Amino acid sequence: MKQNYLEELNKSQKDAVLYTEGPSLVIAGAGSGKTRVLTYKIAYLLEQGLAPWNILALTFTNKAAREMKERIASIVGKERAVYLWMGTFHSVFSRILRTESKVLGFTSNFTIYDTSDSRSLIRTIIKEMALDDKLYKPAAVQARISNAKNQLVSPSAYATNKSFFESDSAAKMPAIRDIYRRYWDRCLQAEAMDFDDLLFYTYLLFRDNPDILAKYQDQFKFILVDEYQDTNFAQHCVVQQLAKKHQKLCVVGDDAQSIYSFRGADIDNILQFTKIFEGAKVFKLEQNYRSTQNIVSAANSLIRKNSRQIPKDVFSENEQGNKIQLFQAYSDIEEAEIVAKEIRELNKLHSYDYSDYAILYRTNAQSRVFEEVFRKRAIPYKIYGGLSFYQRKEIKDIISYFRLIVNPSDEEALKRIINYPARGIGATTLSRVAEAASEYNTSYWNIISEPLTFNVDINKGVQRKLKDFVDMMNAFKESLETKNAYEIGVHIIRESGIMADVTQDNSPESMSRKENIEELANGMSEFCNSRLEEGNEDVFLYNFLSEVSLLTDQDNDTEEDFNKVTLMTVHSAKGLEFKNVFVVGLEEKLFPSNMSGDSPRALEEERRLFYVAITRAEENCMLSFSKSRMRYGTLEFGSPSRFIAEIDDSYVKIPSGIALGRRIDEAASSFRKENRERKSPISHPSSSAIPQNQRTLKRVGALPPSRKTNSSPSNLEVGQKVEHERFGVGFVKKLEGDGDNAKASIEFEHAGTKQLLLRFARFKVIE
Ligand SMILES: Nc1ncnc2c1ncn2[C@@H]1O[C@H](COP(=O)(O)OP(=O)(O)OP(=O)(O)O)[C@@H](O)[C@H]1O
Ligand SMILES: [Mg+2]
Repeated sequence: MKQNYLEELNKSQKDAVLYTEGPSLVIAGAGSGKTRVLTYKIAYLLEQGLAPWNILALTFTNKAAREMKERIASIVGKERAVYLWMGTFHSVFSRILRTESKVLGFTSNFTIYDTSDSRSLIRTIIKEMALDDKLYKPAAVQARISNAKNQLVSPSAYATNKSFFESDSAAKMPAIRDIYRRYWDRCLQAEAMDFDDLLFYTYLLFRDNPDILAKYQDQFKFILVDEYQDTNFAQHCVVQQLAKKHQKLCVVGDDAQSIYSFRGADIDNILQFTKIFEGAKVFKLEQNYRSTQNIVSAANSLIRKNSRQIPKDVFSENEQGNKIQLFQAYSDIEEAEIVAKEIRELNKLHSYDYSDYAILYRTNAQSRVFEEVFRKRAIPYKIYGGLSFYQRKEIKDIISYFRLIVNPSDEEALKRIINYPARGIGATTLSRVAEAASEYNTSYWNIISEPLTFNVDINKGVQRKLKDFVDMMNAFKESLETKNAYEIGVHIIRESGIMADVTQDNSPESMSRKENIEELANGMSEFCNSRLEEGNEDVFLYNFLSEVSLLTDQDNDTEEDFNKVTLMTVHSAKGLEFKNVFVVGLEEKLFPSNMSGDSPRALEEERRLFYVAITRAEENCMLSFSKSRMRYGTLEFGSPSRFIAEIDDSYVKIPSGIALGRRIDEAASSFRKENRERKSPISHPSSSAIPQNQRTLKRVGALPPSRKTNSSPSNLEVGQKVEHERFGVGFVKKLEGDGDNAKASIEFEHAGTKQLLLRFARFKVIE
């Protein structure tokens, strides 16, 4: 046990740590040490003699749990930290559910359906019910079902719940009620739970089984929850069930950082905490240790614009620090170039590592341009929230073999691999299997194991193919209990024919698939070894599966990701910190998102999201926006986000020439005016040669007419300065060809040298 660790806390943090008599709420701004309080409190509880398995700590990501565990291990020693019950709601609840599954009618090997599995099932059901999938969009239906589950509304409650039902009817989707029912039953039949089920079934488990609830209430002598502002109703209810008896509960959060309402997070959970847990003690932390004074003041000045919030005074005693910098770009590419250049420059002046930088954006799609530019500029980066490793096709295929072996009822896994690699079991056969499964109310697996018993109309050839498949799976199944995950994994990869399938040719795609598969095998070997090292003998395939099915985007980190710039959405940056943070794409309709529309509530959430973004920065915070960007395949023009102007002027360095601080309506009208002016085509050497449809398609327009435009590309000369819509400012280096083939080599300040066909080029001469 490390001595004096409590001295690493300030007075209010220490008070919060030492209070263990009853429920408590730590409510405080970003960077004030909430997570640190939880971490030290756990160490303190252990020091007081509580056993690690008596402590339940719930975090927002697996990564956060891992980091917290490491920190605790450094204080109390590794052996004690290992046995803490610590993880995300989903991972802890799935562990409980696997132990108690019998009373819920599931086996302990139930599958966890990820978002794409459940969407695929919903799509199948919509088809089976012969509903119009243009009206019943699977993603929208999925969101509604998820919403119901997070509100603990079961299919039967849904059927009688007026508000759900009315809103479905209003959205012209009255059949969601029936889809939900079928979806629920099909998951049950497939022995599968989706992510929301993990919460819902845990709630039901405790509600309907007082003895089981009592067992866990007694086990968890202390419960701690991080990021409480983003818990949804279901999570809140389970926490309440567990804490009810002993009332030993400590939750920490910041109402100003509630950013997941679209997933059902309810800020009221934190606002109502002291009402639900009467006598709960409230601790406020006011000193921010993360960021410079300038960043803290800037963030405070922004969040003050929200009306719904608990007032907080956050201050920093760190250095005053640099002002927030603002960059304007002409295009998304130029924006990325500016960021790349800025990283290089900061690196020249300071001894930063690449891992000291984060680029935060509003939507995942924005990462692509940064990836391209960083690759070109040799800036190492890692990206969160792209297609995670386990979502890649070849990996999902193999995992589906694993899933089907562990749980033969898993319908989505079966559908995925029954004919992969191709073995002549076609769509017709599968639809006959589906019909029989529905008629006899049994799983696909049962049907294909005995097609004749269920009167499936298939010929001898297909019967034999089905039998071969079933035999192969059964053979794999035999080693489930004797081989560890790695051994059986490698065996399946070879014997299923997948490896042969991906190594058929030497194309780069095949090579990369092969590497991914090898990486999966490495991962499985690591999984077994690290468990064995900890003295944990649960190294079987089902142990591996239950772990990987809960991995989130934030868990993609590998050793190789060391010292790289982080690219991520603001949502996934919650709780993290970086020396230098770029918040990019600060344009109206992007951030704040156009989905927030005019709703003040949604706008406040976007503002909180911006607050989360700024408060990730320790030393430097940079903001940028672009006047144009490619979105959904078309070029769009934007104006600076209103949020930029909402930060008090004294904390931001605004370059001359950028007009912020205008009232929104004023900005909007000037935006409209600019847009009108942009529509006037620039004169062109051979514009008449361009077919009409191409002209409107390619030449969207020129830049805002703020600069001198006394010459046009038709009399372009070497050495002239031009401004391009996407690449920004550059110099003409060379001119070649004529007519339709006229080309210019232009060296752009930020985008490098480009060869542009003048016929299509979107620039104008400025000097
Ligand atoms: N008393 C302290 N002395 C020194 N450093 C501290 C102290 N308290 C917190 N810190 C440091 O300040 C940073 C922010 O702390 P922490 O992440 O716990 O804040 P938080 O309130 O959880 O932030 P967020 O709201 O972003 O989740 C961390 O690097 C932490 O180690
Ligand atoms: Mg935190």
